[in-house]
Amino acid sequence: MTTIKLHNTRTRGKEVLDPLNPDDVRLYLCGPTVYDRAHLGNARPVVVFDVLYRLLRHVYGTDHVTYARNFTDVDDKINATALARKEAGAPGSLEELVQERTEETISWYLADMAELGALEPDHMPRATAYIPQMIAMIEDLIAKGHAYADGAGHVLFSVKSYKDYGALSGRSVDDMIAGARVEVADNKRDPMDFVLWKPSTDELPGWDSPWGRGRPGWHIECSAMSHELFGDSFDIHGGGNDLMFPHHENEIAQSCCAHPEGDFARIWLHNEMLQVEGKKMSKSLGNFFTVRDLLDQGYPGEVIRLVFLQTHYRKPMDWTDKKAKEAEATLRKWRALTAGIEPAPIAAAAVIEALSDDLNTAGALAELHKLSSAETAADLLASARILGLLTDELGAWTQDEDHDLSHYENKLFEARHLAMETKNFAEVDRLKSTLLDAGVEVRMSKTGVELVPGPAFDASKLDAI
Ligand SMILES: Nc1ncnc2c1ncn2[C@@H]1O[C@H](COP(=O)(O)OP(=O)(O)OP(=O)(O)O)[C@@H](O)[C@H]1O
Ligand SMILES: [Zn+2]
Repeated sequence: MTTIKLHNTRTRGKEVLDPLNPDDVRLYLCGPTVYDRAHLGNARPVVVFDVLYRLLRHVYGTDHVTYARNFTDVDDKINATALARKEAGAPGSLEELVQERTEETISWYLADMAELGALEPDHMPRATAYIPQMIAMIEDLIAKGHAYADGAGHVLFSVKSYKDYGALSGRSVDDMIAGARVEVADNKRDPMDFVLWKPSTDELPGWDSPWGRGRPGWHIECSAMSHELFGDSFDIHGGGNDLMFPHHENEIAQSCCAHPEGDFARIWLHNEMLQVEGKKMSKSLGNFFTVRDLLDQGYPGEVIRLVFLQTHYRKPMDWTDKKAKEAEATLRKWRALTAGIEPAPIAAAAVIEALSDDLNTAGALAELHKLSSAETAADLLASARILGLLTDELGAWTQDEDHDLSHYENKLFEARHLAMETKNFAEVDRLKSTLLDAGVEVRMSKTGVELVPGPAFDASKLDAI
């Protein structure tokens, strides 16, 4: 069997994946807080972990991998969108407006990620469906001396009660306090203590609990949901490296204190950030564009996916138009080569080998380039599909290749006809240069004009004509 090696943040080295149960390899990824459209940065972990999911299914069998990715559907940011709608005169209660917002955001998210070729996880737990499990876990943490209620509706986790706190990121508690905005509050015994449960107003979503009507903190959601689905120990936990602290440190503290007999997650995999001019793309910095923006601008989802895969997941990356153009040309070439061809029965060993080495997607793509000839097209197709490329679902964008350019052919033909008489070729030159700029090859002969769209063809640039 193929050996998969992954970089484990917890041990800071590459490790052989040795599943607890090879008949059921379990992978959990922290999903989005559903208050707005996903930006391109949010899509990076989705594509990275989709490749891992596909690789695991290839190695262990389609029915022997379970992938869970949650939706955080209770949060201040979601409440804020509902409050804003209410103030703008929207009908319905605040709770209804919250639900409306989460439902629409989830449907956008699923549609956008499907366009990037991401398979749907086996489980997509919503936090609001696991409140009893969260309450039970919090009660257990209190009983075991790891958490305390403040008497005013809050429950806090006592960080000092867990000696390994900080082990994931390898930092001391003092360093972490210095590096993060840690809220000092009267109800905390220690500034590092974090919220497990907090009160809610009557209008906003809330649930009855031993501490009054309230709602869970963000971190307990993932601990409770992953435990419900996967038990005390599972194989891989993923997320962006912006979640390492505090979110993942807190998840570990909660889960390991509530279930000390288990390991919680064995391998922690973190993707680096998608950046804009050296800074993390993020909603709070406002330096973002959504996946839907790019799709609407005409970038096919498959092109976006290939751009992601060109950079190793542990390296920061930028989105550039140049990368997109190159990815598009590559995919057009590969799609033309593999059109009407059946994939080979198995993917190329070199591609699987690259992916098994800590998801070396760039290495896998280099192998695909080696396979891009007519003789090896069937291997190219089978291998590209392990990366979620050249699938039937993502192929529609190349089928609109039969662009009807006859209108422009006629226009150029007439302009040339006129220019022959007037000896003024300015209009002909203008048309030709616009066409060339749009990636169209111009073939002119005595009998007519033929326009052929090239790999960098960009129909939007023809609007200038
Ligand atoms: N710029 C980025 N590059 C890569 N991954 C990112 C980036 N920004 C967020 N993520 C990841 O996206 C996933 C969803 O995160 P979450 O819903 O917390 O983000 P958000 O609050 O919408 O975004 P932001 O971080 O912009 O406020 C997480 O796994 C997170 O690590
Ligand atoms: Zn999480």
